[in-house]
Amino acid sequence: MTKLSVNINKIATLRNSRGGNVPDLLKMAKDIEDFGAQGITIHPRPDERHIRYQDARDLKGIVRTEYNIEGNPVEKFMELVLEVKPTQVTLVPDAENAITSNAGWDTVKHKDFLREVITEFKRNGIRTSIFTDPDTKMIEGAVATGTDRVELYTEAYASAYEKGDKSGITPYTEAAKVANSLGLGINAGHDLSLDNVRFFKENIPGLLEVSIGHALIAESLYLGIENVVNMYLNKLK
Ligand SMILES: CC(=O)[C@@H](O)[C@H](O)COP(=O)(O)O
Ligand SMILES: NCC(=O)COP(=O)(O)O
Repeated sequence: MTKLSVNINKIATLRNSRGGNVPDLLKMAKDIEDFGAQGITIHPRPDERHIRYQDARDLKGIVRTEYNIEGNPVEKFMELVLEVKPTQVTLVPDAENAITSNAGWDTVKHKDFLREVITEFKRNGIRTSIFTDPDTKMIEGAVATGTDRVELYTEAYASAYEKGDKSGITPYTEAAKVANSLGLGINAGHDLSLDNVRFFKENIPGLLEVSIGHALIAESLYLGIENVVNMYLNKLK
């Protein structure tokens, strides 16, 4: 079974657009878990345009499943994660003003830096994951950092799938085989959706977890979030 971690960034975006507390992010996180999601993901960005640092702290008392915080391990982010102590931290090499995540780590070039921060997170009992492209060299590089898992960056797969090109899955399947053989756990995310998630899951041996936000919230506008969470759970069985 692959776990579904719901990324709630977009709920915070909607809340922040009016300055009040509608929708209530904490209540929605709780409800999403009640609907069956096995995790909650947030990705606080330095400008706090959606998830605020205070949300990350408040969610600690709310999330009962797996709590995953994503971001670039700059000093402020590291301090937050070490204070909150989520289940998992996912390291993403975001530029400060990026609209969304748009690249995986070069785990070879940044090996020493990644090893240092990963050691610190693991010393504090936080599982680690590195956002990475489906490139076997990057997977091997990730092993050398001591990380528990990688998160395969799925944008390229999703965009090929949308154009009807299923061969976009091939590098992901290859990367997963290498990760499995090296004992590295596999997560995945970015632009996964109700349309493309089942084919992805079927072709990725040992897929432990997907984190999905943008499409899931958009689909919920039509179908309702309880229904959509359960539709994902069915596809991930
Ligand atoms: C790491 C990743 O893939 C991202 O998709 C991310 O967590 C989403 O961030 P935004 O909601 O800011 O686009
Ligand atoms: N790690 C990926 C994530 O949390 C959500 O990405 P997206 O579904 O918003 O593209």
